[in-house]
Amino acid sequence: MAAFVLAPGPRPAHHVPTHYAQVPKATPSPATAPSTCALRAALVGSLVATAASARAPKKLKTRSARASRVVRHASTKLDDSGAWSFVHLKNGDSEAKVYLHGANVTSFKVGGVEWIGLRADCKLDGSKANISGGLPICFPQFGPGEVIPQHGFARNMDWTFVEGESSDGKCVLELVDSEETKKVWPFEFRCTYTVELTDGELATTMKVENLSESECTFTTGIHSYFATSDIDKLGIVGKFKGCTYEDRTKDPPTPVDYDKDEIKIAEFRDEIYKKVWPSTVTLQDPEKGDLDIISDGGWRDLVVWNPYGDDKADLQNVMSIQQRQGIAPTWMLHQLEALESDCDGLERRWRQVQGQRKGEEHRLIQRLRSEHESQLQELGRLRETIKESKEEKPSPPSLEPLEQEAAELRREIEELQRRKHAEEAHAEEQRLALKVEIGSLQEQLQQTLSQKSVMEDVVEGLKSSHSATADSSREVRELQQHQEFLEKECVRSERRIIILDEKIDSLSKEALELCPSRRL
Ligand SMILES: O=P(O)(O)OC[C@H]1O[C@@H](O)[C@H](O)[C@@H](O)[C@@H]1O
Repeated sequence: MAAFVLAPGPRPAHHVPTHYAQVPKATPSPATAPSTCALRAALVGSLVATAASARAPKKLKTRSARASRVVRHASTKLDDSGAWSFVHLKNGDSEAKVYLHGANVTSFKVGGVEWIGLRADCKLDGSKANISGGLPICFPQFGPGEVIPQHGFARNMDWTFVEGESSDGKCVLELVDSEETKKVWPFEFRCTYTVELTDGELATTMKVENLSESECTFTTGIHSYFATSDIDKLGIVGKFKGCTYEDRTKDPPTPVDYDKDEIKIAEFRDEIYKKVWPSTVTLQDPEKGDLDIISDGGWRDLVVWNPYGDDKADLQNVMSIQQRQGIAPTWMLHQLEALESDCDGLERRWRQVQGQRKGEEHRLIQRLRSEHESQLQELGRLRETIKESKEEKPSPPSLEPLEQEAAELRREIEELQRRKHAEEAHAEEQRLALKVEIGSLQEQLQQTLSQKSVMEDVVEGLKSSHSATADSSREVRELQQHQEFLEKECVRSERRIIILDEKIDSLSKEALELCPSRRL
């Protein structure tokens, strides 16, 4: 693939026009000027548009016809009343508008007939990054990319109106590198876009100068939108037969040889006709007439893009024929070469790894097979063992530990029973002893009570004889003392009986707890 390369260094604008194939580094940079009428497109070259009114002859704008034309009432005026300024060009009954934003030609009218189309989603109030329609300049990249925006940054930027207002119906716009452009494209450059209106013709010339120290590469295109009266009836005629054609709506867009010299649009189209330019392509509009698009330098491929029936783009009567220099930039090529070389390396490595993998797979399979074999053998052995063990009688479990434990328990129970009996016997003994003691005390009490009664009788007798004799008083006192002594004895005995009763009760309870079945 050839690269579109510009050698470094600024070049004077008056250099000879060159078509934009590969430019050797040492050769002077080209500067182009429209050499004929009609649209002339070239990278570092020119694009000249020729319009024909409905009444004009079908094939028009020959070199001689243009040469004989007289320029009348030409003017170049800046209109900066809106959000985006534009230059209004006038020449005879032709007029054009060139917006500084994107250096975009948004209108080319001949005798009031408009040839340039704007999309329905086009905004001219600064609310969109670029103008959807007109003749947008795609630079420094035509297609989508990861760093540079889709169709490049040139259409999103304000260009400088360098030559100012005049009376020649021509304007020159310029775009140079800035911090912003260098963020996505590292080169210093100057783009000069010249738009010249003659009566019935629009010529645009785009020139790119590389101001960098190093070689720069780029791709570019003019994403031209044309207004038609009826897209279904439009004929696009040119030398297409035999060119390589790619339908980009197909995946993959397989290249084929195109077999006609006419293109009709009746459905969504996104297609490339390779190496059509430089040549002339004519739009044949049954109502408006013919428009010759003449590209005599630099541009290479023709792209037809029309989202037929797409309401959003509303391109029913606006179609895009683009001139592009669709060549991969050299840095991309270098990357591709590097990638291809990486690919070769990777393929070699892949084959090597595949070989290793197969060897390892083979070894692994062998190992797994042998492991499988030994596992099967082991399984067989285990099955045999299980079978054999199922056939054997199970040996009775040993009862010895249980028996020992039971004997121990029995001994403990016997000891407890022995102690219990001893306790019961002791309690019984005590109970009997106490019973005896109580009986004895009761007897003593009875005796004491009867003695007391006797003594009371005596006291009574003595009392009655008290007055009889004084001696008897002493006797009475002694008897009284004895009586008091007996009373005290009585009280002590009673207390003792109470204590013994309580003790008996307590022993009876203890005995009952030790032997509940037995009652005292
Ligand atoms: O809306 P944009 O960025 O101006 O692009 C219009 C169209 O331009 C075409 O060239 C592309 O193939 C389309 O994908 C794209 O939608």
